[in-house]
Amino acid sequence: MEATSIRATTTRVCVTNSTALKFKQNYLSFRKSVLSGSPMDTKSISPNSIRAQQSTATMAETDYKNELKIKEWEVGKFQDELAASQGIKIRRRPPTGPPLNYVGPFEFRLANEDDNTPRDILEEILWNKDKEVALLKERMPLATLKKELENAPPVRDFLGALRKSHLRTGLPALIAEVKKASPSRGVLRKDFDPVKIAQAYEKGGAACLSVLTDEKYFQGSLENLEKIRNAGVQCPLLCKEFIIDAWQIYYALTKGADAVLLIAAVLPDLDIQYLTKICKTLGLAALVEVHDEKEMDRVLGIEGIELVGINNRNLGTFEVDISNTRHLLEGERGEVIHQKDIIVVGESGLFTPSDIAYVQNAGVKAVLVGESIVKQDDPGKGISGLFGKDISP
Ligand SMILES: O=P(O)(O)OC[C@@H](O)[C@@H](O)c1c[nH]c2ccccc12
Repeated sequence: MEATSIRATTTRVCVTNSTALKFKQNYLSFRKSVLSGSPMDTKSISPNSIRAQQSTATMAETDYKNELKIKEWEVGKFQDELAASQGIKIRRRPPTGPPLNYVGPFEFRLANEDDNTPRDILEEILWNKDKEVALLKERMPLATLKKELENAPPVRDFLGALRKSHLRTGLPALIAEVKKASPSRGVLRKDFDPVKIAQAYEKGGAACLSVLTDEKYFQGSLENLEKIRNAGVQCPLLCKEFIIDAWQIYYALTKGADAVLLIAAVLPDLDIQYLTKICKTLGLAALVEVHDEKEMDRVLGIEGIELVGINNRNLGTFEVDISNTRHLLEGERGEVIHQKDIIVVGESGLFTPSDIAYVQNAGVKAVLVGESIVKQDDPGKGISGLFGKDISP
């Protein structure tokens, strides 16, 4: 509440600042005259007054740019507030503090040094991702990317593959993860050959595959996903990425993804809504990941969600607890999920047949497993070990 009223004051200060307005008007008429090619009445003006007008115009332009900076900062602040109101602790980018010439309330003018350190690993990953995506977008704007879509391989039915496998085996369908390393576990497999691992998973009975594509923290890549797709692996592929921008979805599609991950701890409701809509129009499945009750309730309140992942690992602290899956499916939440016919995926920390039985009893129809199978000499045999029996087709 307090933050909102502070904002209201802030906006008022900016809007009623008459000097800024005057400069803006000056700037606009300056720009208009330049654009129309007939700058002011130059015949009757002495060189001195032309110089004076030019310097006023330059000042106006600078001031207008500053004003835009302030607005940009305000929008960022507002986005963080909106996310926080939905319980999202993650800030999308490091707080820059207001521009130097900001005239708003005192408390906003104090830049806090500590604020520029990420609060946990998830926040660090996101700040990094923000820069990474900005660079990629510069190199390949959306318009160019959309042209590339014409050559993208056809999207395959991720949800259908999960349903079919569950029907076939009577066990949760397996989304097997091609994962080289993670910030919590370090390198899981030194002799990492993504295509070989993917083929072994497929042979071992996986319904779908998840390919980690983050480079910096998971040593993955979209090229791995592309290679797996081009090698003729039939299992639909989930692009396991920290998605913060629609651009990444289009990009994943050009590389052969059939599904993408959307993390509720990172994305406000409107973003989830918007990004799932984009997925639908492109024919991609969206796996929306939650970790706690609040995130689950938010996601259940959004129309059109078909696939929800419950992560047993807290991405900020790395703590793993598989009873989280049971906990989030108890009572009313479980009923809503059933009514909406949502497929739930139990994610992370699953190692044994009894772990699989535990999450199946809790109500999941699919599981997402990385470490326990990727570490085995033969990851395909790792699948039989995980389920306690051979589930190959
Ligand atoms: O290796 P595990 O414990 O079996 O976990 C796999 C998968 O659930 C995990 O990699 C994961 C779940 N959600 C994520 C989000 C980003 C990166 C990784 C993940």
